[in-house]
Amino acid sequence: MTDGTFVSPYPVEDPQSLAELERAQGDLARAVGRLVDATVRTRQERPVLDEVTARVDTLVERLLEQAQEGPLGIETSSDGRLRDHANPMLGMRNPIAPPLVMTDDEGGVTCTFSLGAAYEGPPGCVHGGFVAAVLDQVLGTAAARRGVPGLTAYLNTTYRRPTLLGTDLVCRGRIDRVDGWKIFASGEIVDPQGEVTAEAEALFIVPRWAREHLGTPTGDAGDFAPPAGETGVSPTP
Ligand SMILES: CCCCCCCCCCCC(=O)SCCNC(=O)CCNC(=O)[C@H](O)C(C)(C)COP(=O)(O)OP(=O)(O)OC[C@H]1O[C@@H](n2cnc3c(N)ncnc32)[C@H](O)[C@@H]1OP(=O)(O)O
Repeated sequence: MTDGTFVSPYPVEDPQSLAELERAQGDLARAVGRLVDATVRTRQERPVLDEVTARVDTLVERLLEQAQEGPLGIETSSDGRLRDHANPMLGMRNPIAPPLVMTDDEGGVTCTFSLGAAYEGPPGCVHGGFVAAVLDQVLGTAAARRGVPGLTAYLNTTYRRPTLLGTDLVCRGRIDRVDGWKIFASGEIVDPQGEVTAEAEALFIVPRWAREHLGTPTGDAGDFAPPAGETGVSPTP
């Protein structure tokens, strides 16, 4: 969804304990992210691969001793803001999240990022699906920063040149136009030479179920006046 753009309507009982848990969850995700990268790149032989596989299987069982049945949805973080920790682009708990870290700028957001071997499409290049996913997330975050958390209705991506793995890339997203619950956004990914590798135009729409639950946007910070009788945002449709 967003990287903490929205204030949660639910109070946090023990923010300090939750912050410590979040730190541990983030550490695990980073460690597993290194495991994913190492799994892709290792040239170890069969005995070592068999040994590591057995150890990973044991660790998986340990984690699943206490695990949620289904997906995480949207949760309240220790800082009292809503986050989707499983988001594959920026989720703190997701090992494959690059992660994308957004900075506000005039009219939108900017994100610097770099993708490694696990994201390879054409040799040495970022897979086109991940290029689109980065644009989707950055443009979607720009829309959310406007105070309106929309779902992608369309994302028209143009691939201008290869987006290289292992390079420092910048993705910018901005709002071009807002029409009621529809937010039109555009953005691009730029390589270290300043060349645009891919660009996109997107429409984000606040879905009907969210319009009812969110109530009325009260400002650009993503604060909402809930409708009468509502206590907050439903985590799932
Ligand atoms: C707490 C929040 C969490 C929010 C959580 C945010 C998570 C963001 C995650 C990153 C982004 C994603 O990956 S999002 C995941 C990928 N996207 C999705 O799964 C979306 C799937 N599609 C949908 O759910 C739906 O089609 C919506 C929400 C896009 C629209 O449905 P709706 O809510 O019923 O809206 P509806 O009344 O039909 O349409 C509203 C207006 O938009 C127009 N419209 C509808 N679709 C289109 C379209 N494709 N192209 C042009 N225009 C369109 C209609 O003509 C209408 O215009 P008018 O008559 O008013 O003029």
